[in-house]
This record gives sequence, structure tokens and C-alpha cells, in this order.
Amino acid sequence: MLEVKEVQKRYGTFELECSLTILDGQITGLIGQNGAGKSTLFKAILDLITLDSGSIQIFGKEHHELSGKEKEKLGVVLSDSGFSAYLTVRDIIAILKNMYSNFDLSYFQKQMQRFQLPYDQKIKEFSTGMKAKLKVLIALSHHAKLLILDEPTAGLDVIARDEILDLLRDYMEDENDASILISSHIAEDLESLCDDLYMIHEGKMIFHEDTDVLLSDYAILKMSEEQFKKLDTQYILKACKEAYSYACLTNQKQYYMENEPGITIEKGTIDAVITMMIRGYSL
Ligand SMILES: Nc1ncnc2c1ncn2[C@@H]1O[C@H](COP(=O)(O)OP(=O)(O)OP(=O)(O)O)[C@@H](O)[C@H]1O
Repeated sequence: MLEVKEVQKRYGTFELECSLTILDGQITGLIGQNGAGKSTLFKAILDLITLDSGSIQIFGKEHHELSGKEKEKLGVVLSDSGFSAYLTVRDIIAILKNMYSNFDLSYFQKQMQRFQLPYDQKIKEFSTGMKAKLKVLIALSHHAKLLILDEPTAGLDVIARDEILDLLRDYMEDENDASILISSHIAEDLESLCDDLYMIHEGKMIFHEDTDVLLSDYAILKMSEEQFKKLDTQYILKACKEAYSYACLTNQKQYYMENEPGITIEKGTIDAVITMMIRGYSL
């Protein structure tokens, strides 16, 4: 569906340098801190910026060679874009009908009802949550096969975030083989939604794993300096010295549960894994 191969893009001292693959029918999450390069990668995928090197294929074709019809199969939310704030939803519907041959008015109206969005109020009078829901709704309005969603839940409270995540889940149930690439800096959102996760840090992909594997096999091991010195480190990905102890990240939780009974083993939440990947050192 989407293949990003060794893409490089430099802005001054910042350098994006990454690869990523999105399979048919999968939801892939991209997690990263502010300034990590998420939006730059999304813009690169959409051919909105020129690459220094590397290639990007969408639907098996170079991304800059997509026809108008193929571009219609993309649904996009970008953090710094949207329709003019002076338009109403009724105005936007007229534009979408012209833009997309596949625009699904009845789906759109159903979701407008679901979110209780008004048709005749200017977008500038919408709350942050209303605007975010409308942006996602627009991206889903025309049976897109690949959704590229840059921080669609940014700045929203937990209820509004859940509503958007539910909308995406419903979309994936209805559409055969659609795929989603979604970014967020809120790990919890991605953990509950995505089949696999990439982590980007300072422009580089530092981690990629199936969400199920991450949640079942990864763990943070906590131990004293004495225990650390004797630890079997063959399945340790990163280590980190804390005030009076050591923390280690492993992707073989079971192995350490069976072989190191004296140490504390904590669940490898995405946040904990990210922290270890960024702060920890390799042994
Ligand atoms: N057009 C540009 N010109 C110069 N530098 C840029 C440009 N666009 C992005 N950058 C730089 O690239 C880096 C990555 O920015 P990017 O917007 O991709 O990060 P992000 O992960 O989306 O962050 P955030 O979560 O804050 O939106 C930053 O250092 C930013 O200053």
C-alpha cells in the first residue's frame, strides 16, 4: 500500500532519514515527540516537499506519478491545513462533491449527525474538537483506500479523542483492505488502535514493532547494581542507570521471568519503551 524507502530530507541541522512500510488492511502508528519529523515525513509521502534522496511508493507507483484518480484514493489530515475558516459545512460539501467522484453524501451526513456538527455555522466558530472531527470526516468521506492522518487527535480531550478513534475503527470495518498511517504523540491512542507502531526520534526511526508483540513480549526490568552486574544481557535492548538502580528494556519478557526471579519485571507500555529507547544506552 505504502512503501517509504530510505528517504532523506534535510532542513538545516535537522535530517529526516527513514523507511516505513504499510500493508493492506493495517493501521500503522507513528509516534514521536514535538519536532521529531512526523509532519515532514507525511509531507514527503504526499509529495508536498522534494526529497533529497530515497523513494516513496503508493499503490505500487512512485508517489509523484499518481494520477488524479489514484490521488482520490487518499484521505488526508495534515496538522496545518484545512478549508477556509469562513466556509460552512454546507459549502464544504459542495466542494467535496466536485473534488471526489466517490464522495459519499449519505455517509458524511450520518457522521455529521453522530458528531452533532452544524451545517450552517462558519468553521471559525467551531470548537477545536468540532474542527478536528470535521477534518477526519472529510478525509473519510470518499472511500479512500489509504488514510494519512497527521495528529488527528491533537489538542483534544479524552472523550473527543475516543470518538475519533471509534470513527476510524468503524471505517476500517466498513472498508475492505483500507490502510491507515496515523501519527500522535499520545501513545495510549495508538496502542489501542494500531496493528504496528513506528517511533521516530530526531528524524530517525528508532523502533518498529507489532503492537501485540510490544504489549506481550516487551518489559522493563528493574534491579540493583549487583543484580545488573550479573544479568544475562543477551535479550537486553537498552539499559539505563537510575538513582539507586538500573532499568533495562527487553523484548523477551518470558525469558527473564523464568531465569531472573529476583528482579522486578514491569509491563512494557509504549511510553516506557519510548523512554528507554531514547534515554537508554546499548550494552
Ligand atoms: N519548511 C521547513 N523549513 C525549515 N525547517 C523545517 C521545515 N519544516 C520542518 N522543519 C524542521 O524539521 C524538524 C521536524 O519538524 P516536523 O514538523 O516534521 O516535526 P513533528 O514531529 O511533526 O513535530 P510536531 O509534533 O511538533 O508537529 C523541526 O526541527 C522543524 O523545525
